[in-house]
Amino acid sequence: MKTSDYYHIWLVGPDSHYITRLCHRLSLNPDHVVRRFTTIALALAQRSSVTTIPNALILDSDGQEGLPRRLVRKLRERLPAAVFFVLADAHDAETEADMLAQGISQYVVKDLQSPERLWQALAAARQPVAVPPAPPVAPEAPADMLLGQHASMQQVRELIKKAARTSITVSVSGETGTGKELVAQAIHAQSGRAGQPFVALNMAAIPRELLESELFGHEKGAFTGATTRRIGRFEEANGGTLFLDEIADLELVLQAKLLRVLQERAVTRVGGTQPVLFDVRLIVATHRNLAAEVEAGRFREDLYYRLLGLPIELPPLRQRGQDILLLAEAFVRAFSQLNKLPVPAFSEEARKRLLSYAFPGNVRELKAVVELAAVLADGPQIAACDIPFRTAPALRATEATEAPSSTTPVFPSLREQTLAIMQASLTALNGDVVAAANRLRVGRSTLYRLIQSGHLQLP
Ligand SMILES: Nc1ncnc2c1ncn2[C@@H]1O[C@H](COP(=O)(O)OP(=O)(O)OP(=O)(O)O)[C@@H](O)[C@H]1O
Repeated sequence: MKTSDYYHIWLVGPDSHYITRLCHRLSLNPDHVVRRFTTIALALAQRSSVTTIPNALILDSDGQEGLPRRLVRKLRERLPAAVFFVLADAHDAETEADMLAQGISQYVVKDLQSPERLWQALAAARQPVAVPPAPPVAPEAPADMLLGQHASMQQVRELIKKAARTSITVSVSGETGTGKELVAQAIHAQSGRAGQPFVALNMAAIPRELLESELFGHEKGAFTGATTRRIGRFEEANGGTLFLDEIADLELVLQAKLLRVLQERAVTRVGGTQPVLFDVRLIVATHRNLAAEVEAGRFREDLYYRLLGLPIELPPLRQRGQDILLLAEAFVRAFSQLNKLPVPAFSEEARKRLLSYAFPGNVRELKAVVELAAVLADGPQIAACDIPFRTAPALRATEATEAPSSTTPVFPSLREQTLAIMQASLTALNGDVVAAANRLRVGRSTLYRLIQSGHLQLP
């Protein structure tokens, strides 16, 4: 089976239990190649090539900033041949009519049966489709999305530029949420491979028994359930860039296989005998210290040197000085504009509060915190009390510049912080779950589930 014989499905929607379940359900058909994008912008940034044009597109309206018509139209124009489904939390006749007018094939309300309905709708829609060449796409500029004026970020930008000139392997390190994937996207976008696929795979997110076939593909009959041949991510990324996130989580057996694949520049699918040559730029990332992993015997030294290539280290946000404010303002501006709200300013106290916090979740956490602050603010200014850190500033700025060690205070986990943000929102909105879900851009069922399980309380 050639790549074009597979049925390519793009699933666009924020990480949620529903999307994970749907992705799993659709992947059970071995002819399906399902790719996930968390936002429409990322799907649009994926410049199409013959191998990556989807036959079907499923867009979850949850978390898409109110389903901006412009972006939906752009997607529709970009992918005229794709069957296009829009998922919604609840039925809204006006939105449905609007979506259908824009050429959406079906508007599907998410419930327990909807994955099955989608499966059947896809089966019905599925027929050999003549894939037209993709129209030229205005390149997104992820390099511009990498904000920051701190000297360390200027250096990162220089390294991105240098990395983009050749196909050297790049290893990106940095704590969680520091922007490692954004750096990988920027290198891809600035490189000569920009018109080709950018394929990302998180080693920690795939069950270990599936990872080998996910990376290298499998032949028909390779294992129970492998009823047809399926290509892996190396082949999918052919001509483009493969981003392997959390590389330190790769178990030793697969490390050995990856090393061989990189040395031979060819993959052999699971259960296969014929090596398939590939041309891929590899970018790897980890939040761990890979050298220490080698030292501890958990990571192969030979693979470490093979992957090191051009190392790019992203500093934690707490070491980027005034960039915290620059990013906070940019995120609040973008969030307010998307929601058609006046852009609030940060009060002096709010700025101090931001600068004195350690941001264990780095830029990702800052973005979530300031977007919620914009929601909670009364009037044109964000006050210090609108900034919902769960704990008192965990580190003072002076302490925060020290490298984290086993003696640094224990930070609340990202989950704890997410719950804290949800709780603050519920409280501020007097327990109005629907309004809180809309503002937080999470499914209301998520909030109800957390309330039921006692993780969140109604005021
Ligand atoms: N310098 C930056 N400018 C603007 N946005 C940024 C920057 N760095 C990170 N972000 C945003 O922060 C979020 C987290 O970034 P990203 O996913 O690239 O981090 P990561 O280091 O790969 O995270 P993880 O370790 O969890 O995989 C994303 O929404 C990203 O767009």
